[in-house]
Amino acid sequence: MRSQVTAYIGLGTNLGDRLANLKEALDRLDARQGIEVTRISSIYETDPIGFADQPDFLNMCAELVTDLSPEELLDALLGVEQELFRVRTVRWGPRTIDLDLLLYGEQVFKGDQLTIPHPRMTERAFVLVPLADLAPDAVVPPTGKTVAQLAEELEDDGEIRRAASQLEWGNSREISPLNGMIN
Ligand SMILES: Nc1ncnc2c1ncn2[C@@H]1O[C@H](COP(=O)(O)OP(=O)(O)OP(=O)(O)O)[C@@H](O)[C@H]1O
Ligand SMILES: Nc1nc2c(c(=O)[nH]1)N=C(CO)CN2
Repeated sequence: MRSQVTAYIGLGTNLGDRLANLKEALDRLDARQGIEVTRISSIYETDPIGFADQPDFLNMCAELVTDLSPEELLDALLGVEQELFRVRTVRWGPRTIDLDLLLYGEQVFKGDQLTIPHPRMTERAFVLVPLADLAPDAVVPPTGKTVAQLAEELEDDGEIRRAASQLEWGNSREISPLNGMIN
């Protein structure tokens, strides 16, 4: 019997129907053997970081419970990216969906294809702000600091604002536009 681990992922999208991309990615992850999406953050509109000349992103984070290994979980993330027709053109360029493995329990992992915690998560408001919705007290190795502390300390140069529409997760799983739809 494999042990279950709580993991956190970051989701980002700035191409196509962004809200639908997020919902589709969550549905497909949740449908995969060995993965249950247990909680999701609010959705945030964010300025593109690192490659300014592209559309704004929608970013969010999700909590998973999984019995997959870190590498198996990464393969599942990359598989869902492919299913949503992610095309890798310019690094850090526009994409239908980007799924990053942020935390896998409290494990530190360094492999050829995978580094956990995600190596750039501590410098990104578009990761730390939604992650703080879910796990403000999670400690991010090797900083020894919590997600909330890291978010607080961040000098991120990107604008981040809570989006108008949110996804409901659980038995409803519907998009609930609070005021007008974004896509
Ligand atoms: N924690 C991780 N989560 C996701 N991918 C990772 C992780 N660590 C290493 N990778 C590797 O990064 C590769 C490139 O990822 P990708 O092209 O999506 O980069 P990006 O998301 O655009 O940039 P960034 O990695 O800065 O977020 C993936 O194919 C994967 O092998
Ligand atoms: N706002 C925002 N900027 C980014 C994002 C992202 O998800 N959101 N992802 C990147 C590469 O992973 C690079 N820049």
